[in-house]
Amino acid sequence: MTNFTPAELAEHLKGGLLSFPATAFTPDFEFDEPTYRDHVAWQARYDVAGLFAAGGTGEGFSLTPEENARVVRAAVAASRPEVPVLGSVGGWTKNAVANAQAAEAAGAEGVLVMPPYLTECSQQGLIAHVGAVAEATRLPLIVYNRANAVYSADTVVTLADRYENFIGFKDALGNIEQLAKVTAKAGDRLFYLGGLPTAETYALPLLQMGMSTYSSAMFNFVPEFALEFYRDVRAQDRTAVVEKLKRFVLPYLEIRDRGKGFGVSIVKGGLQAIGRPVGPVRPPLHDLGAQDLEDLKALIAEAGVAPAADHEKVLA
Ligand SMILES: O=C([O-])C(=O)C[C@H](O)[C@@H](O)C(=O)[O-]
Repeated sequence: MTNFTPAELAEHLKGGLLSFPATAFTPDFEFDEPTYRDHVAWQARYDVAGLFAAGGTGEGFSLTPEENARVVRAAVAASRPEVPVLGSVGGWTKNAVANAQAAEAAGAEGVLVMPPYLTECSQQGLIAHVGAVAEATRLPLIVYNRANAVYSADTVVTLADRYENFIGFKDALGNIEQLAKVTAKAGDRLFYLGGLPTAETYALPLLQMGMSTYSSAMFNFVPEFALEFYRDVRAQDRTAVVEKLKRFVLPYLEIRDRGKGFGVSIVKGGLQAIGRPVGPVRPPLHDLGAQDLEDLKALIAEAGVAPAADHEKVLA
């Protein structure tokens, strides 16, 4: 039983920042449920509009279908009613359908459709893939425009016309021409969210493209800073946004760009830095090196962005 209709969920999500919690693993890479629940409960205490379990930052691509369902169940149990949980569906169509049905059974309010697998996808194939998920669940769904899943404006409109539970378009390509076409053609029928790596970097310009919100990976470990940043973006306070970009986001990108896949690893590094470790990333990702972690700790301290209650631990 969901609490939100598709339209209500879209309205709710587009009005606030979106959290993509990291998935906790033990040192031998098993799902660490108690630590994950604790992390999700902490994230949900803040004023976020929604929580996407097993997303990209949550290493959903590394989870078995059983683990994916367990992660979503744990997130639903640890969140609060005001912060709806959405699951992530990925891989081949049968797998994506199974993920969606498991998310529904777990009490999620919606799902994010991740790009499928290795091969590139035709528009016809994407319509069939998303259509199969939309028909297999009553949950509202959002498509993730990224990697091998690039949705043309016509495909987006076709899906929106066919499936009432298709509610949102998340973008990680930043192709302005594509976004202009999608947002102009689909209009208010959908809501739009930014999902480029370290989405804060692009948040202000993408607001102009109709993206009222975005997925914040850094919200995992600097939630107060991420929320202030979001408020500045929504207020279109360019001076405040640029100040925050210079103080924290741009130096953070410099550390993130030292390694492939560090967009996820740096989030787990950040959690370690603030004294809330959630374990390692799963291979083929790898964790930050010792120097990277030291530099991140120093940056968090110098920029004054550590969460209030954990400030002393960062400075120690
Ligand atoms: O699935 C995900 O974790 C993402 O959407 C990617 C990140 O959250 C991205 O937006 C970021 O790094 O801020």
